[in-house]
Amino acid sequence: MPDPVAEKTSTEEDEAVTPEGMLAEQEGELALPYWLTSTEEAANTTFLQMVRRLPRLLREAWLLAWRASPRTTLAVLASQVAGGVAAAVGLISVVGVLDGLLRAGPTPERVRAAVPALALLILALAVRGLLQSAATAAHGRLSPMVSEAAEMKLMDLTTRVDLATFDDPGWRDAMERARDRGTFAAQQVVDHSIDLFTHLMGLIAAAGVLAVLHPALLPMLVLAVLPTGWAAVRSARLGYRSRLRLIAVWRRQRMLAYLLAAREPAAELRAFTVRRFLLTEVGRLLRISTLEEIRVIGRVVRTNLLGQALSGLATGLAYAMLFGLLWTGRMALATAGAAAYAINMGIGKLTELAFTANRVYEQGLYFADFQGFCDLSLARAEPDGNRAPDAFAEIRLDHVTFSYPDADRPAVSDVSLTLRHGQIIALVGENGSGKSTLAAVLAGLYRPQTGTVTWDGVDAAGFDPETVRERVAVVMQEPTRWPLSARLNIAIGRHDRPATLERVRESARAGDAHDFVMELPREYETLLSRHFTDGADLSGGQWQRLAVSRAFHRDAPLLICDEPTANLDARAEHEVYRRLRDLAAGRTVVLITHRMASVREADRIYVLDHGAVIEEGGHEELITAGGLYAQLFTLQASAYQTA
Ligand SMILES: Nc1ncnc2c1ncn2[C@@H]1O[C@H](COP(=O)(O)OP(=O)(O)OP(=O)(O)O)[C@@H](O)[C@H]1O
Repeated sequence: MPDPVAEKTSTEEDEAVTPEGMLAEQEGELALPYWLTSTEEAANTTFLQMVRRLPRLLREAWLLAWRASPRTTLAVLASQVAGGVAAAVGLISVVGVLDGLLRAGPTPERVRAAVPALALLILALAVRGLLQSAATAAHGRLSPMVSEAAEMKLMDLTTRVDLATFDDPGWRDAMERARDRGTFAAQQVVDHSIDLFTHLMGLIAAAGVLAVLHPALLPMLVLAVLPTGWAAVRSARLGYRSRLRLIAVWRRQRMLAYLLAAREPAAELRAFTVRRFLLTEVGRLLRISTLEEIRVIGRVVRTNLLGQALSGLATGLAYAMLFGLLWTGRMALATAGAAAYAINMGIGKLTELAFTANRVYEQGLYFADFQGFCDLSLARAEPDGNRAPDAFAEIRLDHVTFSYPDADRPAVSDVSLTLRHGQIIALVGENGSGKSTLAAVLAGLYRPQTGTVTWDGVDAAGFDPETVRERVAVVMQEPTRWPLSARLNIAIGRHDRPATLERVRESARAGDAHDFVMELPREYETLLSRHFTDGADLSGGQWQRLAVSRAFHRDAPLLICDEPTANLDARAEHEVYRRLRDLAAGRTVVLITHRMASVREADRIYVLDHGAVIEEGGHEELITAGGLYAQLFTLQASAYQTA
């Protein structure tokens, strides 16, 4: 049977007369989507704007290097500066050698006149060679350190922002760009700015020599390099803009490629026979990015060709001027020889300088993404505050409203409720009614936009959010399957305190996980990830029991269970609820579940609808009221009766 992916590709190739033609076809995909508009601003950054921003970017990059290792940074700087000086001395001594050799007089005398400059040249070259080796060694140490510092800074800031920021597509996009090239760019900006400095020193030497020999030659030198510099800057911007255009396409392609390769969706991928469908989509996205890259390369080559042609013309003019000066007798042959050498050196240095400046500029564009993300994340970092108290008698929510970023309506709307020590509170409602969001507000994961959360009368907004969460244990709706041993999967609930195996076993028993863990090949030490040799995987219900054990192990005064028994069999569910009731005696439990039978014994039940509490009270009270709770309860009860 022919492969539809292969078929589609060949059909597309038949139609694709030129890459440009294909691109026009894909214009919808390649046009900046509305959710990438923030990057348009970056793409339109002009060269001058970038030059103005460059000093700050350079400072930030060097600060990063300094923090990574002050000693190595100093070593790099010192060896580069000294190397630059040695190169300049070398250049000046070359002029001295030429001057000696080309002056009038008998040859032995001319050679003798050139010897001191020659000795200086040899010395300068030797010193420069040594310094270059020292600089390379220091540079080689500094580069990975800067990269490591940038990576750590990125991770630190990514995890310091509040949870709501993770739901902000603008921030996620900024993160993607910072991660994509930003950390690498930090290292590159440092690397290239060192080179920039070295070339600048060489250029100053060449220009100084030329200015002394004949001032008119200096502007010619600049003219010769300007077009190359222009072409390099334009090429950098073309590349950067293209990356911006493609970032959304890449994100989608990477997401799909991950789904194709990951273990978790592997079963569903095959069961629904979606392999070809997804492959076609990935192929389409890859093609878009390939064609865009080909298009940009074409433009870059054309730009560079034009730049080089103009530079060649200007170099020719500089030499023509030199010959003119010689012809008209306004310059001696020895001076003209030295000037030709200095022009050659100068053009070399200026070209290198233009290319290095361009690399700093190009990497600066990406480093600006990194800096932009750092600034954005710092602005969103969770505030510090006082320590939350170790325990509480009462937590109150007063008219609390919370909306997700960009949401049309609040997920939790004007909710007031009270949790008392030792109580079991149940949150009930249909899908999307706001139960999980409310639980996240209680857990200190989201800060309400209006209303207050108070702990024994003290506003929790003033507490350090990290210390609030220290007092809370959560069984998430979809608990994370940590690729760690079974023991660590439980102990991670209180990773800050050393846990004996006995203590972990106790928590596992409380979460009804002990028995199946003991059946694993290496019991508590079994690695729970099929991605590694001898790793084991668990069933959905077993993972959930492990998550419940983890929450018990956390031993916090507030326990929030968001659908803790969704995947559990009837016996395990019964066990977990029995233990939850025992546990509630010493703490407060918030229970979210669609199993109405489990809710009956809660001390207080809150019924949510579209984010608002529409009913509250005990089970009997709510049944008598005959509202939504009564409807949901009777519906489930009758389903069991007829079954
Ligand atoms: N991360 C998010 N970003 C934006 N909107 C969200 C996010 N999470 C939930 N929502 C929206 O907030 C509303 C409440 O969702 P929530 O998950 O709190 O409901 P729930 O009652 O727990 O639902 P379920 O019973 O299905 O678990 C829904 O309309 C949902 O679409």
